[in-house]
Amino acid sequence: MSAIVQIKDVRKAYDDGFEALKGVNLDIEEGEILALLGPNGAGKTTLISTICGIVNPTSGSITVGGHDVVEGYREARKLIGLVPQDINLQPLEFVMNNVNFSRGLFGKPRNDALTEEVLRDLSLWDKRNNRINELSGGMKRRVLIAKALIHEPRVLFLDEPTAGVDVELRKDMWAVVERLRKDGVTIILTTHYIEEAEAIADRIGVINKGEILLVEEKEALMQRLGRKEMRIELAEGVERVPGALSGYDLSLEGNGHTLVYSYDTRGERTGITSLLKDMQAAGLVLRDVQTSQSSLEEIFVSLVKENA
Ligand SMILES: Nc1ncnc2c1ncn2[C@@H]1O[C@H](COP(=O)(O)OP(=O)(O)OP(=O)(O)O)[C@@H](O)[C@H]1O
Repeated sequence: MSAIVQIKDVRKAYDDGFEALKGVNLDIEEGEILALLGPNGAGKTTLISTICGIVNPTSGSITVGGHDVVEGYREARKLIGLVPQDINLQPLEFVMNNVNFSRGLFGKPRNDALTEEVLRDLSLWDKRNNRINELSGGMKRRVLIAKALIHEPRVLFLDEPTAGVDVELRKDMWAVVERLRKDGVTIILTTHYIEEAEAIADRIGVINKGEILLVEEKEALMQRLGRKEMRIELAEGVERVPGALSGYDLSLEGNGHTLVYSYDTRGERTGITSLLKDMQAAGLVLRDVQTSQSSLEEIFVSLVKENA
């Protein structure tokens, strides 16, 4: 199967000389859902903008459905739906007109049945005759999604789709994504939320400082990201981890007063129950317990270090 999006050695230097993309290579397969994770300023929006033909790469090439995004802009752009991070809507336009207009931009005739389906899926049908400036922030975001879908794109880009949106919109959005997935639409989303990537992505790409650090099947990556730590404060300190507990991934901190247990949240069992039992049998008395999960930021730091 050939990739629907092919990115070859793409670099982007902005006018001020800042290099936001430093040689990105990436193939995106038709029908897959790829989540791009990266800290602020990593280059996610720049990468999406180059694929969508909004920003021209300084060098390298990108094709979508075999069309070069610069030379064959119109053909490539027809295949793409983009839900941008910023809300850029005409305040006085009516919702339905505005959505239909977006379809017209791609030379496609109006399709009332599709418009109704898209607006209903996004809970916007009741608002179809309202002006944009009469909508809440979340509803405006829904309109952006409707506008991106109305010309039936084969590749959909969602740039931080759920940053600051409520639970309802999040649920609606996942339902829409699920339906699009069934229709074979390729979806690329950027996000800061691991749970979001975990919920829907097939593959995860990590980008940092303009470079793709890795692209990996979600399952494999989540095994690594899913680690959690339990810190067990002991009533009385110990000099070393007792031999009876050597089967656990334990380390000792705080002058022997804190046992740190690392475990995999995705494993069938965390091992916590048996650890606590074995601790008791070994005569250890606990005073307090805390758990924490490595944040995405921490994961990036470790990935960046690994790649250094
Ligand atoms: N028009 C521009 N001119 C100069 N520099 C820019 C421009 N647009 C973006 N940049 C810089 O390029 C880098 C990447 O920005 P980009 O918006 O692609 O990051 P991002 O990964 O999407 O970040 P965020 O998660 O904060 O949205 C940043 O350092 C940013 O300041």
